[in-house]
Amino acid sequence: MTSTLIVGAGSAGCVLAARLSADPARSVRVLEAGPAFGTMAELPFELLDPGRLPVGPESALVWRYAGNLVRGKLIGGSGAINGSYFIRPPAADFAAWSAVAGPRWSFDSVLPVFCDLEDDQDFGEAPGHGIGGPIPISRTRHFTEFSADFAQRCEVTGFTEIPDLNTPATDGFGRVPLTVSNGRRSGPAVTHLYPAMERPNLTVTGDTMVTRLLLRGTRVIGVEWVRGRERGRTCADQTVLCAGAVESAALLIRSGIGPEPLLRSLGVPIVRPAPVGAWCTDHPEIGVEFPGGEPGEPAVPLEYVLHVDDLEVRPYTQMFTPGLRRVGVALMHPESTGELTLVSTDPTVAAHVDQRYLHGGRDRARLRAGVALTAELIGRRIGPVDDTWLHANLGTSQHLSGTCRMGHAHDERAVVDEQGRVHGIEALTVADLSVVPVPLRRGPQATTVMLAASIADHMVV
Ligand SMILES: Cc1cc2nc3c(=O)[nH]c(=O)nc-3n(C[C@H](O)[C@H](O)[C@H](O)COP(=O)(O)OP(=O)(O)OC[C@H]3O[C@@H](n4cnc5c(N)ncnc54)[C@H](O)[C@@H]3O)c2cc1C
Repeated sequence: MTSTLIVGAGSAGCVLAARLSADPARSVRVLEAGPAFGTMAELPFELLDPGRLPVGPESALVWRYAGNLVRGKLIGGSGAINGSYFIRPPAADFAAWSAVAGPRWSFDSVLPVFCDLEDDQDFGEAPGHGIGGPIPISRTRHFTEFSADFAQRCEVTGFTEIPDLNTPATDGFGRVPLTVSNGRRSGPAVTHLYPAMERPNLTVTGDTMVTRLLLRGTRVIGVEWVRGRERGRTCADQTVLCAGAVESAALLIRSGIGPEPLLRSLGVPIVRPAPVGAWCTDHPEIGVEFPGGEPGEPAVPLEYVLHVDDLEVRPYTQMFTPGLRRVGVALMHPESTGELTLVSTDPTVAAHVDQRYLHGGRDRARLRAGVALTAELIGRRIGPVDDTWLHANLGTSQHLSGTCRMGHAHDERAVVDEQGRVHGIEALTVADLSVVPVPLRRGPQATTVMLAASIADHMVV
């Protein structure tokens, strides 16, 4: 029996574990650093309520990094705590992806995978959509006053309403596609992992943090982990990292797979030089806040969005600062790239992500244009929007990706090949958002799930 060890039961890990364990000839073991809540009934209520983002300072369910970057630390990972916004990127992003990683990542190749995953309750019967898949997709019908007002202002300003934001991308505003069903957040643990949990060939263990890969030469034979005061090792024929864009990269570096100067400075023996963490990307977001009353009881944090070229304008239904409403302006195709490094080999010391959001002059100009557009939409003066103002109002969309980029062996930026296998290392795959080699023009949740499903299907063959 082939044994596969998956590190991390997040968005990608849940999908991968469910797909691989469908083959009874494969034993699948998942190690998750956060709580695994053995059954769906044990999930805390706040995790199923899509109107809440359980990521505040009091939350024990997240990894925290500098710059307010957080990731989910529980079964379902970031997909269990996120905004439920589930949208595909435009075909142009897959053209760029397939240009560096081959035709299996072209839009025509990935569209059937997206469709098979979907159960789109509004457009499922339409061409290029899916119905009957495991992931329910719907759009809000009863809006907060704030969202309705935003939509009206978009229309008055001259933008077109797009009924289905998953059709080929054009500028305009529309209702956000959501992984919400019967008022319940339906993340990847709910749609994929829990339904597979009864299988005898699948084991999911929570509260277990993998600290390092075990290698024999350049072959990965398993991992080392800590669970409370216990330490242990688990061996497997194949290991798949689904620890997310920060922790998958950190694990590789701690195991001797990373940039040579960094490994030397950390005193880590070099197994394989690789550009891990060197070219990451995110969607920088400016938060424009202004006085406003409570929006009421929102069903989800975001009901409408406006897309204009490479900008996404987000009228949040939630208050982040008491007494202030917020519209986010995110740059969805930045030219700036960031860098992830470690300052210590101690796995409890957080990795450092230098986002370098405003390094590119074009990125600064686009964000300024986005703020000017938002000012027009909300009918307020903002600024002056100089670099100091941009920095003061800048944050992350929580969409970090590309720390272990996919590409051909001769590509100086590539860490993994077109199937997620780490170049120069045997029996090791990375199958989460860290491998996406290009900035995506939309939120990454749908792409992460599609990516994990594609890689799993290839491993099964
Ligand atoms: C607050 C928030 C809101 C977001 N909202 C949206 C949205 O509305 N729409 C959208 O498209 N995207 C959204 N995103 C982004 C999206 O959720 C993530 O990009 C996506 O979930 C990434 O999936 P992943 O599998 O790569 O990583 P994750 O889902 O983060 O999974 C990684 C898993 O690995 C575990 N892990 C990490 N290290 C170890 C280790 N050493 N040992 C064992 N386990 C480990 C983690 O605990 C976690 O469970 C949001 C993200 C956040 C944080």
